[in-house]
Amino acid sequence: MATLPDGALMQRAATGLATAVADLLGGVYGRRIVLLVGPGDNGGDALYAGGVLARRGASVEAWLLADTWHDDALAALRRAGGRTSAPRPLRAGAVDVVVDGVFGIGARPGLPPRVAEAVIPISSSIPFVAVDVPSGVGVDTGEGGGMHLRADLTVTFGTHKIAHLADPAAQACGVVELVDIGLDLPPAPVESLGEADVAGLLPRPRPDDHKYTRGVVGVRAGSATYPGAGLLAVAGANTGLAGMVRYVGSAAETVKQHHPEVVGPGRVQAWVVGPGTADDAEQHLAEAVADDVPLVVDADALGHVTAPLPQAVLTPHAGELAAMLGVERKAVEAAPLRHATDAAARFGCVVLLKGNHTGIAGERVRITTAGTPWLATAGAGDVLSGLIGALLAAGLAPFDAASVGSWLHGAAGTLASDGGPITATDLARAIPRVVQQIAVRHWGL
Ligand SMILES: NC(=O)C1=CN([C@@H]2O[C@H](COP(=O)(O)OP(=O)(O)OC[C@H]3O[C@@H](n4cnc5c(N)ncnc54)[C@H](O)[C@@H]3O)[C@@H](O)[C@H]2O)[C@@H](O)CC1
Ligand SMILES: Nc1ncnc2c1ncn2[C@@H]1O[C@H](COP(=O)(O)OP(=O)(O)O)[C@@H](O)[C@H]1O
Repeated sequence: MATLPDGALMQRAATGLATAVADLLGGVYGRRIVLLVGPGDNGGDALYAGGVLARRGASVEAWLLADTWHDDALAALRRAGGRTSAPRPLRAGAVDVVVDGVFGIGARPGLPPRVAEAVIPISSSIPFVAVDVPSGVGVDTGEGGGMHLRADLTVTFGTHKIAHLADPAAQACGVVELVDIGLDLPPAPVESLGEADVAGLLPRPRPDDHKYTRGVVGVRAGSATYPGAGLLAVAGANTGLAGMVRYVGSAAETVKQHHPEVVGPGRVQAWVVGPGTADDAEQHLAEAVADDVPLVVDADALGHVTAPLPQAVLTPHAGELAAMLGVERKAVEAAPLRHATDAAARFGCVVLLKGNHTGIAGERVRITTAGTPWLATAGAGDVLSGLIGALLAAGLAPFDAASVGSWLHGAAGTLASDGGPITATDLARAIPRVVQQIAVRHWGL
């Protein structure tokens, strides 16, 4: 890298950006492109890319939205036939694409008034392409902060940034395209598992295994009010990833009718405690903790966690985490990663905060991007807690069990949905199929 001539990385980034814009537009000649240009390298990338596109016959105008800009890049745009112009309202169809090169990875969250005034009168139906990140989002936190732009496509370089993975910023990025420009990168502060990572972590049955060596998971869930939550937590646990499932609770008869494989109380390697347990939650939690095995704590049991639980995975949604931390739900939703990390430190364990992109805070931070908004359906979280419990029983460490479980859950939701609505029961049924696909693709079975 040190041997690259000055500006070579920027040229590579600009070429990648121009290619992505051309792909989005389905062509370049005659297309009308507006560049929103800020003071730094992000604006430089946009200007150089604009030059590439202008040379291929696009009409490119740059709106200079700061008092300074990248001089060489602007000169390159002008040489290629591009021009500068003053911001103006843009109705639908007035231009083909707007490229957001206002702020990049070094910027603070929020937008100055001059940028906001230029962007507000642009029709929301004009596609936006962001350079590195939509301007204004919290690059290193994923937080929405104040005002920020939204993109249909975000083109980033070298590696994903936290804003591409963590909500709410991730939701402002649209589709994220990664362009390799030959950067020498430090280890990522946040990870996101892919299918191959999950294949490497998932426990595989060995020829000499029997049901007890594969791990027994116990489920304490359901009540007279919510027998269904007990059934669904069992459905997530009873997907073949552990050797056996035990159930303890007041829905035992219903559970046995639906899941004849499931047995009653006894020794377990991991507990799942909480879904639908209502008034029994505190006692169930105390009994599970007394067993001194790893455990998943969900739903009603979360309100009874008062001391650190080092072997636990806590699986709150934003409302439950807000209640645990004594803050407003909106505060958690605006900064999910920060609150999950705070809770992990406070309770001395892994905290998985459910949402569109689920964040897992423990020894490191992982974000699950697998899934579909069709998962926002009653009982989907109950299935997740059972699934993570099975992975704990099968021997995964809490951080891996939470992140692998979350990935499988998202992939099963996507598979079951196939673009349409699903129930939590459909979701649980799809989990073995996702594992089977992984086995075929990655284990050669
Ligand atoms: N079939 C069943 O028997 C089901 C039973 N369930 C049980 O129903 C009980 C109540 O669960 P709830 O999750 O509704 O909790 P609550 O009704 O206690 O909700 C707590 C707070 O969180 C907010 N909130 C609810 N869902 C949220 C979400 N997904 N994201 C962000 N904020 C959210 C609510 O506005 C509320 O302020 C639990 O015992 C749960 O396990 C649910 O799991 C759904 C299915
Ligand atoms: N908009 C969304 N996009 C993707 N996944 C979602 C979305 N909303 C919720 N989910 C997922 O669905 C599940 C819902 O769990 P939870 O809120 O506990 O519901 P319940 O208590 O009804 O089971 C979680 O795994 C969460 O990550």
